[in-house]
Amino acid sequence: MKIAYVSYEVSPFAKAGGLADVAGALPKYIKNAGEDIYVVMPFHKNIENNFNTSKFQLVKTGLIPDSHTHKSPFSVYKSYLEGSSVVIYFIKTNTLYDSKNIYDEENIFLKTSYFCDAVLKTIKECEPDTNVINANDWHTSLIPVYLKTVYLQDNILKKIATILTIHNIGYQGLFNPEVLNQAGLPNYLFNINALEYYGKVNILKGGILFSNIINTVSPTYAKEIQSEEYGYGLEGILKVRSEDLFGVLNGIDYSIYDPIKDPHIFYPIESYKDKLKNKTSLQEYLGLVKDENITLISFIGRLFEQKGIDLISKIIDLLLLTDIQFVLLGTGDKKYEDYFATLTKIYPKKVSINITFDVDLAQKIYAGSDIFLMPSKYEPCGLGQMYSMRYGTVPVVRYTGGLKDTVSEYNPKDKKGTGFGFYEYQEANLLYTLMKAVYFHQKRKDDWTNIFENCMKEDFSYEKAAKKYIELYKIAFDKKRGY
Ligand SMILES: Nc1ncnc2c1ncn2[C@@H]1O[C@H](COP(=O)(O)OP(=O)(O)O[C@H]2O[C@H](CO)[C@@H](O)[C@H](O)[C@H]2O)[C@@H](O)[C@H]1O
Repeated sequence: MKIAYVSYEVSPFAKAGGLADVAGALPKYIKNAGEDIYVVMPFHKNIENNFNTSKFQLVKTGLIPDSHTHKSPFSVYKSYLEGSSVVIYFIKTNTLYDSKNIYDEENIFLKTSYFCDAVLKTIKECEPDTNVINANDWHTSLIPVYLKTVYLQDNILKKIATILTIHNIGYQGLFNPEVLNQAGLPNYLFNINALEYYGKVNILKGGILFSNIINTVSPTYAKEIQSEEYGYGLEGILKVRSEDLFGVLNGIDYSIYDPIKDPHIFYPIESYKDKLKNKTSLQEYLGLVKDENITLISFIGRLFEQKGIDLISKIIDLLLLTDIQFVLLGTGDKKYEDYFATLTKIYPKKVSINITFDVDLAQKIYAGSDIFLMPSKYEPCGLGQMYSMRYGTVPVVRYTGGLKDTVSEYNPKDKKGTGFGFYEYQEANLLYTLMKAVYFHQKRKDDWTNIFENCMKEDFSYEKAAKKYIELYKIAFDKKRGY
């Protein structure tokens, strides 16, 4: 089978969040498991600024998408995913993909729809024996829509099966109906049984309805999104498609997130002692009081309510009355960026607020913290808690989505469990759970080293996920052929 893995962001070339990590890792493990897979992404301007693109090979030039009304030509460049033989194609046009923030809202429909049609043209020109396309999130959700409408009779494209992976249902791509014409798609799609959604066009809805199968990034989230609380309005159609909806837990790339070899962290971590060396180095690096007994609590992520940042903002002053330090790395909602920035002035030696995107610092924080905080309102999978555990940092989470599937409550009786968590989305629950974790860290050292060891023993490698994706590709392929 030949698979095209299509993503708007792929690490390390362009990363805004967790999707990039998955797109930069999963295909490598699928290839290692014996399947033929390549990746396609836009040639974002940032890539030119940050990578030596003169080594990319120009494969095709002067191509024009067949259906889209934006008739600007594009070129296809080829390179490889980091440390692998997995081919990645970059779609480059001089008229698009030049914003600093790749998800900048200006012209986002034009950019994403053009990309979807250009991917299909690229497949026809460069990889005509492709069997399955794995689209990801709303930005690539028009691919199955194009295939089941304008390319239904295309000799090459008509045989391709599709799977849509939902990494976050909170983002759906809502636009005015006129965009269908712009994309070169038929107007009849503006229909409640297709892309119409309360007077708008909903791109993710199209992806869900027109793909052969759908999956999301944890088994719990696959169930949750069929409920009103988590479905963001799409629970109804997901229920209709529940037989074709699967949940596959993400992994993490063990070749990059390696506590022994990671070049970003201060010391390799093999024992709890090594962990403490990373902690005190991090304290020094961030200008905090250097003391291994103070509990260092960290948060890394997008500063949006999905991540529970409102709950954290409600309890942080109380928490800071205790013997803890708080480190935050993130960007997002200006309201929260400003709020957390004020804490630095009030508690200069106790908090370190970093409103920036910094992969190197993220690694140092994962390795140097005692507790990693992830009290998400919803969490499709979550990677931060898995990275933390890999470096022996204990997660404190809300048990939802992938957090529920990856963190287990520590039980001092049988010494099992990897963290602490709560269910109801309330600040009192977060504060209580955090205080419990701080208590264990400060007063029950033996238990704490047990949790540290339990975390480090967890297996979140991608091999398991890769096998499951291959099974899904086969299911999609069989469905397409009518089996
Ligand atoms: N300021 C910053 N500086 C440096 N690095 C930063 C950073 N802010 C975030 N990151 C990094 O971005 C990634 C975030 O991944 P997550 O899975 O936790 O969340 P995200 O919501 O983006 O992903 C969505 O897709 C993924 C992948 O499927 C799902 O796990 C998740 O639940 C879903 O919401 C991590 O690698 C983190 O270290």
